Amino acid sequence: MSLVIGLTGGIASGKSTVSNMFKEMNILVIDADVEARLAVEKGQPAYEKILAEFGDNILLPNEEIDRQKLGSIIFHRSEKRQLLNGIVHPEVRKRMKRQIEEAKEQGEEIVVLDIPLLFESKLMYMVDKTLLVYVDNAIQLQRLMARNHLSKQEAEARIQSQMPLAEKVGLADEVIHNNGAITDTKKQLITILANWGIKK
Ligand SMILES: CC(C)(COP(=O)(O)OP(=O)(O)OC[C@H]1O[C@@H](n2cnc3c(N)ncnc32)[C@H](O)[C@@H]1O)[C@@H](O)C(=O)NCCC(=O)NCCS
Ligand SMILES: Nc1ncnc2c1ncn2[C@@H]1O[C@H](COP(=O)(O)OP(=O)(O)OP(=O)(O)O)[C@@H](O)[C@H]1O
Repeated sequence: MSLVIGLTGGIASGKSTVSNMFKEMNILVIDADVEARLAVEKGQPAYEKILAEFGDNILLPNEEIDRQKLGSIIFHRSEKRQLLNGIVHPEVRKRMKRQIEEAKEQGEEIVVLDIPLLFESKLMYMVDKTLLVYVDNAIQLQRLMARNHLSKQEAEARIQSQMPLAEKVGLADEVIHNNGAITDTKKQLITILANWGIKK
């Protein structure tokens, strides 16, 4: 495999929007949020650990984890967040590594890892290049409130649980500014890929 791209950003900054653009170019995307969801399904080792730490009042009637309830705990309390991260993140890393291996075996030339917490979790060693999707804070807040039907307070708690996007700009190899139209975002992506020698 010639290139592993780490796609990152903040909550509701536009990672999925950019990751869909990669998919349209027939580039494989491995999504950490999807892997994190699979890792906590009933029957998985992380599921039992979460129950042991958070109690069974975080379960839905069907015994799956109530994500909204767990979110309302961990986005407001950093010690609880660290506890959950300590359970879920090692499983996510394992799953992503397995998928990268599979992609290599299948001869994929380029793989994108969509990892919201790439910099917070210091996972840069897993990728060759980092690509940040940036938005101004006011737009991020607006889009997050609209998409997840969250109050301003809830949305702000989620944004504040992550490294500020302005700080991530200094860590990324390339930055896409996603304040404007989606067509403009796509143009920036194509330019960056061309700079990396990828023509699609
Ligand atoms: C708290 C949970 C149950 C909330 O689930 P929900 O379905 O509401 O949100 P979802 O999983 O789609 O995440 C949405 C976004 O929230 C942000 N986010 C999620 N977890 C965290 C975290 N621990 N710290 C900071 N931001 C986070 C990310 O930007 C993510 O893209 C869930 O996010 C979770 O299990 N988080 C822990 C695992 C994790 O860190 N996942 C993110 C990357 S691997
Ligand atoms: N350029 C844009 N113009 C208008 N709306 C946008 C733009 N980019 C993204 N959005 C909208 O903003 C919201 C957040 O975008 P998206 O889901 O791509 O973010 P994300 O970074 O993947 O979020 P998360 O990490 O929380 O899953 C979505 O509702 C999306 O439709």
